[in-house]
Amino acid sequence: MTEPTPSGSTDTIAFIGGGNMARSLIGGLVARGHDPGRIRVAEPVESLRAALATDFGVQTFEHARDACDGATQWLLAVKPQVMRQVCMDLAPVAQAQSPLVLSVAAGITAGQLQRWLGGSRELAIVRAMPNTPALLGAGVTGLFASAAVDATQRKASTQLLAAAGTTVWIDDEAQMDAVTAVSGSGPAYVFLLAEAMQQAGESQGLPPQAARALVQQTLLGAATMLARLEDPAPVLRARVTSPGGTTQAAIETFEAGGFQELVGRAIAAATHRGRELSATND
Ligand SMILES: NC(=O)C1=CN([C@@H]2O[C@H](COP(=O)(O)OP(=O)(O)OC[C@H]3O[C@@H](n4cnc5c(N)ncnc54)[C@H](OP(=O)(O)O)[C@@H]3O)[C@@H](O)[C@H]2O)C=CC1
Ligand SMILES: O=C(O)[C@@H]1CCC=N1
Repeated sequence: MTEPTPSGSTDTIAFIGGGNMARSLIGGLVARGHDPGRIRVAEPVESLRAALATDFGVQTFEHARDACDGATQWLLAVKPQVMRQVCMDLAPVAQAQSPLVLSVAAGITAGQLQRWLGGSRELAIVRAMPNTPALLGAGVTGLFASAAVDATQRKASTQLLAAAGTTVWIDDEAQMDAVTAVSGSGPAYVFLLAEAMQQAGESQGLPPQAARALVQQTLLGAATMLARLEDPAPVLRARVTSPGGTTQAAIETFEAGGFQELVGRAIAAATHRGRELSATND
């Protein structure tokens, strides 16, 4: 009989693609006690395979079929541009094994995955949109289940992604592009803000090390307040903004530059790009 891992799972997971997102998810899983012996990764780049094996003790393979053979859960973590070909190569194995298929690819729909994975058998497909803080267990994942996903598979998907942080189920698949734009890509927006604040601090005369420490802890402190306190963002912001003070001077400058509209346009562009990735890679 198969013994459960400390995280409670007896499933073998095959990651197809061992790049940035897979690495973050694998790091989160292993850190939370998932048996690395039950994690397989298919990745064509030898140096990435070696790093995954060394850092996390997972089994690595050059070819996707070898990783998938016998695995009960597949996590597709290749770029949207190659997903069609990857799935078509795996279709015979998918039809024979009927695994739970999870895809983290931006834009690519459950219907496309079902079509490319071929055959008459309807597969249980879950679209998952995690983000890279998964590496530290501090991520968030939006999840959407196709009609063929049963309650047990839904629970298994939640457990799998819970190793990466919190999970949010979405009922309407069309909203997955907005999830991607807000939280999938979101860490990059925060890093961009960190870069801009660091540069601006240095321009005002701060030593780089001091600017880095100030920016890092400010972002962490503000995010912790958002997460732990009941008060919404506008209330927290008001408490920093003394009338006629320094914060007001900065906020007025942001507003004059169209900050809110700019964020709206950026997230709309990312949402639109998700739809394009689906259409252009069909
Ligand atoms: N990075 C992020 O923050 C997030 C990414 N995603 C999604 O995750 C997916 C992967 O993104 P990311 O990790 O950033 O991309 P990466 O390019 O870092 O990783 C993808 C990896 O898959 C490899 N690959 C290509 N073809 C195959 C194949 N046939 N079998 C196995 N592996 C293959 C690539 O190798 P090679 O380079 O040689 O092609 C590459 O190493 C994308 O679909 C993206 O939309 C979702 C949420 C967040
Ligand atoms: O930039 C991208 O397309 C991927 C999806 C979300 C984060 N990275």
